[in-house]
Amino acid sequence: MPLPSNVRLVEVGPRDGLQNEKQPISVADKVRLVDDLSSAGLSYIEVGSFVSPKWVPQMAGSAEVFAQIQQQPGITYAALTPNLKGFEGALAAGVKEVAVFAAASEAFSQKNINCSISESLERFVPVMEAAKANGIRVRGYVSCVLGCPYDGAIDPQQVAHVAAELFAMGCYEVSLGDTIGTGTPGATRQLIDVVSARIPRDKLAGHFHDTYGQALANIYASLLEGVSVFDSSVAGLGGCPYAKGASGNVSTEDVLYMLNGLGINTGIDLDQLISAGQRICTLLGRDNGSRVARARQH
Ligand SMILES: CC(C)(COP(=O)([O-])OP(=O)([O-])OC[C@H]1O[C@@H](n2cnc3c(N)ncnc32)[C@H](O)[C@@H]1OP(=O)([O-])[O-])[C@@H](O)C(=O)NCCC(=O)NCCSC(=O)C[C@@](C)(O)CC(=O)[O-]
Repeated sequence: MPLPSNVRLVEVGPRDGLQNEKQPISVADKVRLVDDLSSAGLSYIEVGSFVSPKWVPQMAGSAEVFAQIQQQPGITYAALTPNLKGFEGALAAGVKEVAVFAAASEAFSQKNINCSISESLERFVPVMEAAKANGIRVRGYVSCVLGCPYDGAIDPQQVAHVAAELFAMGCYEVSLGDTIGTGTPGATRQLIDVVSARIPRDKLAGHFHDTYGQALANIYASLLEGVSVFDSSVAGLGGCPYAKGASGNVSTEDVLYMLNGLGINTGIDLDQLISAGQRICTLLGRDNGSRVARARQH
């Protein structure tokens, strides 16, 4: 399959990136990060989540963040909503696009959202109905598509089943999450092959964590399979709080550098992106997880 000429990057740094940080991060600092990412040319930014603050304290101020960011035309600013309560919070905050999140593994589903896979899908039905009634687009996530920290190996058919359920209930796109980064390019290609028997490839996105250093290779493998939407996190921030050992998402800077080298258009300015990533890393007092950013600083 020829490589796609355009790729959409879904910037998950402000949500997936920051949700796992232990130290408090002010609303103003989160707002600055989102605004920096808007200026760098990202067309889709996941700003926060409307989840229980007892489960993920760092996302507690998401409504305030939405109220204060400078929303630019043409950019989608999205939020995660695990249930109707979360959706109503997002709606009240003026959010125009949300994401529901399920898992391909029963144990991860329980740890992450305190219910079974089928219960989670039932919970999403009223979210989808409310979203439809309010003209809100819904993206779907499936976690643990290439391995689970609790259940181990995951059958691609199980991933296809959950992804197909999300698609059938109205998610316009389903992001396949390699939550613990154990996937390899061969497993990635096989997974896309199996899932695309149920959902068109242009409705799939890839969400790779770089725990085992496979993320860029997995993205390239996905491009070869005709997938053209990828989630990534500025400076490689992140990790899921309910997946022990899950290190950062693949860094947006590194994905962009690879795509630029392949002549694939994204509309994102690499230098501005590196500045945005370095600013938040300095603020958090952490190393920059982007190899490209580190190389450019030397
Ligand atoms: C789903 C629940 C709420 C179930 O949690 P629960 O405890 O079963 O919920 P509950 O319905 O029994 O309610 C318990 C309390 O939570 C409140 N509550 C209930 N819902 C909400 C809400 N939406 N917002 C705010 N508060 C809420 C509710 O009002 C109540 O408050 P109380 O009466 O005790 O004061 C909880 O497990 C939760 O919030 N989990 C979120 C976990 C999370 O955010 N994980 C990270 C995102 S997923 C991820 O990172 C993976 C991904 C997407 O990036 C892809 C990948 O890499 O794989």
